[in-house]
Amino acid sequence: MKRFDVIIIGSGPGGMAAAYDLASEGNEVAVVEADLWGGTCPNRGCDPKKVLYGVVEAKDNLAQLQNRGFNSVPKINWAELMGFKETFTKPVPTEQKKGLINSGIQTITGRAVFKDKQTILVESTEYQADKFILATGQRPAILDIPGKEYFGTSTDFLSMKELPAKIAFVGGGYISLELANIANSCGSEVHLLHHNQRPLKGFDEALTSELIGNLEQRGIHFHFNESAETLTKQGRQFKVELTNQGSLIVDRVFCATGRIPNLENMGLEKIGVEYAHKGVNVNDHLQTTVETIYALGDCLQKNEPKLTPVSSFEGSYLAKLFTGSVQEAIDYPAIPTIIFSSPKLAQVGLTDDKTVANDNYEVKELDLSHWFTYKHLNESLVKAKIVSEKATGLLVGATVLGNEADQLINLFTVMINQKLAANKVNSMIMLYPTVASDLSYLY
Ligand SMILES: Cc1cc2nc3c(=O)[nH]c(=O)nc-3n(C[C@H](O)[C@H](O)[C@H](O)COP(=O)(O)OP(=O)(O)OC[C@H]3O[C@@H](n4cnc5c(N)ncnc54)[C@H](O)[C@@H]3O)c2cc1C
Ligand SMILES: NC(=O)c1ccc[n+]([C@@H]2O[C@H](COP(=O)([O-])OP(=O)(O)OC[C@H]3O[C@@H](n4cnc5c(N)ncnc54)[C@H](O)[C@@H]3O)[C@@H](O)[C@H]2O)c1
Repeated sequence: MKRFDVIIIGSGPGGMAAAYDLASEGNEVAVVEADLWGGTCPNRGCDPKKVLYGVVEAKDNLAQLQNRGFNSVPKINWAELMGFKETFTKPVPTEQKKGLINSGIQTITGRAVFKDKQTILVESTEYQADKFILATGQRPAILDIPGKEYFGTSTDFLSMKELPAKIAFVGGGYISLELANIANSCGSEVHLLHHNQRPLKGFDEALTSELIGNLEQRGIHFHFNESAETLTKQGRQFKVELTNQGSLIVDRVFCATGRIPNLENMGLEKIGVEYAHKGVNVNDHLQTTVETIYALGDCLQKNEPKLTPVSSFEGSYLAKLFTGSVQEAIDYPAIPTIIFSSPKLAQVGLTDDKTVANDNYEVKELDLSHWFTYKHLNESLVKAKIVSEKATGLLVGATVLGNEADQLINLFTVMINQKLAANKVNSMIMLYPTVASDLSYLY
């Protein structure tokens, strides 16, 4: 039986980062994958979503410039758009697997189950390693209600051949907001059910309300304090009985009420790896309750957001830890997050209510819609909330709502992580007129 230095279970962005970094340091590495090589992000997550969103963004930009150079808003052709998306997703599994093989990493296809602390079984073949990394990611959680078999998931949405005329999304998080916006922009009637009045809980409440207001104006129907009680099939459509009042008849219903870590039926209990509903328990070195088994990415129980760059960061950290170039606990920088909607909502750093209410911090609320950067594109909804520390003047957090929120928040992320004071930023010459040339006026 072949014994490896490290076996990584899961080939998503986290597992891949660890595998490449460990192999480049001369380790014997194997990666096990049960489904599509490359994991969630490039196959059924960030990348296909961003291809669809790219077309929505282009349409939004044209719509803003009506009678300012454009006289009509083009319609999105869903079938063509899905064809374009497939040019990205189709080659992913083959290319991702080939990349590993070309780097001398052994690829093992199948589902890994632990036999003992040193051995996994994949389709009845045994493999051993000195260390293991669990990088198994998450899958969509499906509400346990009568008719739950009729729910579609984000994976189904991202591979729909035809765009349904009428869609309901259950849940008010990242996935529902982003996919509802895409469907609405492509021409569907969209309903979104959220079980309380506070969707996107981790984002600034006032700017989230502004976003919801804008999406409502664009035609998305929000049903707050509502969820799905039962689903029944009615011919080719579905009836969604709402928990409080009434029902909806729609062509597709998608459940996006959160995601569950892939940890069950892997023999983890038997070997002493502890995990809970939200993920596997690890210490500040990403070590599980079994000394030689580590974990990373979306399958962790953690406070950091479950995102692609966070998984990759953890994969690279583990490679450094295993090769001895780092001994310290993992130290996360400020992590930016974004909703790719119309417009974008993004944030980084300290933006919570407690910080905002704390006298040590200054909070600036800005309406940027009249600034040249946005006005020349006739963008009407651009707002920012910027938090700085009074004593040092350093930026500590920011939320931005607007089409350029991604660019601005990335710049703020650099400033926060590098502790760049305003005078340092002002001492640089930036391209004008761009988002970056506004920096010195923002705080
Ligand atoms: C619709 C959608 C949109 C998203 N958009 C963004 C975005 O815009 N930006 C962003 O940063 N993040 C986004 N995310 C989140 C991002 O995709 C994840 O954070 C990221 O993929 C996590 O990487 P990972 O390596 O931890 O796990 P994953 O990418 O989920 O990979 C885990 C892999 O492990 C495999 N596996 C599981 N169990 C076993 C087993 N027992 N044996 C062998 N293999 C196994 C799985 O098949 C899977 O391939 C999105 C997610 C979704 C669903
Ligand atoms: N742009 C991005 O970075 C991006 C995009 C998509 C997904 N993701 C990742 O995927 C994860 C999962 O996304 P998600 O949207 O499924 O989960 P989520 O946790 O972000 O949101 C789920 C929402 O559903 C609500 N909900 C729970 N039960 C409900 C019920 N019975 N009825 C109605 N609403 C209910 C929750 O209150 C919550 O607001 C994200 O947390 C993120 O890690 C990231």
